[in-house]
Amino acid sequence: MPLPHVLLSAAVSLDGYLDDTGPERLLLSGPADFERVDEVRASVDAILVGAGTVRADNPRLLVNSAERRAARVAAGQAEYPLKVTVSATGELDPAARFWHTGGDKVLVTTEDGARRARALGIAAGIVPLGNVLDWRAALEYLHDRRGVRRLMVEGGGSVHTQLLQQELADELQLVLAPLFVGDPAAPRLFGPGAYQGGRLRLVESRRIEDVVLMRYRPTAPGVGERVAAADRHWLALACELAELCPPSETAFSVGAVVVAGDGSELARGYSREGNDPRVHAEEAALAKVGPDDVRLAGATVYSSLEPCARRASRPAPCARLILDAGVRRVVTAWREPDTFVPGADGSGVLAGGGAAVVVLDEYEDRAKAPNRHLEG
Ligand SMILES: NC(=O)C1=CN([C@@H]2O[C@H](COP(=O)(O)OP(=O)(O)OC[C@H]3O[C@@H](n4cnc5c(N)ncnc54)[C@H](OP(=O)(O)O)[C@@H]3O)[C@@H](O)[C@H]2O)C=CC1
Ligand SMILES: Nc1c(N[C@@H]2O[C@H](COP(=O)(O)O)[C@@H](O)[C@H]2O)[nH]c(=O)[nH]c1=O
Repeated sequence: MPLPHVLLSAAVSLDGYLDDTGPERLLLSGPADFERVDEVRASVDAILVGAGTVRADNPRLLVNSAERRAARVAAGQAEYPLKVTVSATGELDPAARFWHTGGDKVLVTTEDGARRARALGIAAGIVPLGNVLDWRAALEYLHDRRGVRRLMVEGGGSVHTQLLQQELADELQLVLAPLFVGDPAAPRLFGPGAYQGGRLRLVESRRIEDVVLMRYRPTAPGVGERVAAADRHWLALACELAELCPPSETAFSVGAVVVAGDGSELARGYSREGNDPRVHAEEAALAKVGPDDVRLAGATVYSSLEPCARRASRPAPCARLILDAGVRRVVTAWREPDTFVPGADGSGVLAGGGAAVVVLDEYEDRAKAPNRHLEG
């Protein structure tokens, strides 16, 4: 199921705190960084915070710049992004500024929470999603029912921790402020628990007055059938690689990436790479990894098109090459049509060899784009 692009945004002290325990919100960002935050807010469809942040900060979560709001309206968007909060208890102050400023608001909650929020007279769309709140279901609701494609999450720590640990965060925008809090009772940015293995990918670092913005992307693939946000990132890259293929009237243009379990890229390839008119994307990528590389056992192959099950041009089809390399997880965007090989079932071959196959068909159009001339 497609989910919104989830961008976690936070400012943190040098000792890892989001706030102190005083009654006022601790300003970790400086003026220029708050301006940057405003720009990010203006670029998203919705802003989400946990109920703890609504209670602690009484935030408005607006786009403050009139120019940015006007640009949103000119682009056909709502003046303000949708505001979303999550609560299990529904125990929220109906007079909080969150409900009475900006545009549409929604409270995503449990059945009990919805009863409580209604009794309190919370002025928002109240959406119960069962007896316990499942984050994936909440994100699906926002995507499917509220049209949210980009979601900015502005804390607090409990929400950031869960979204990262459940591998639902596509991006982390972290501002490091040059001060210490030093109070163990203050809220921390990330709590304990099981995070993805390996290192996140640093995509940008920028000085903004006396703070530093760091933008990270989680890169570790999901496990088995479970889809992680990073799976979408790598599959999108495979689709981009497909665009590099020399054109052909008799073969698909496909891109592939091999990624280790800790999120490091092992190799990439595309069809007909290196002037080899027959080479397939997965084959080209796997050829760049040493056959004894122990990371292959925990790796995922991302391929814009389902790996082939049969081929005339080489003895082994890509599904077999993948299994023989020891890889046991494949993520693809597009099941192979009957264009060249009727009834090809690379997924069946892979599953028969014990590999998990995940099809993210929301990327199908991107995978098909360099192959349009073959349709019909
Ligand atoms: N420096 C910064 O950038 C930021 C700082 N902050 C600070 O963070 C602090 C708040 O963080 P924190 O205390 O972690 O609170 P959160 O904002 O993360 O909210 C936690 C609350 O959200 C609800 N919630 C979270 N997960 C779920 C779930 N899975 N199901 C149902 N409800 C859920 C619960 O509400 P309920 O209890 O109602 O059931 C929970 O108590 C504040 O001090 C604030 O100032 C916040 C944002 C940014
Ligand atoms: N303190 C802090 C942040 N706090 C975030 O900003 C929210 C307040 O928004 P508003 O009421 O619209 O001004 C607050 O609830 C929390 O989500 N953000 C940052 O980028 N840097 C900071 O230092």
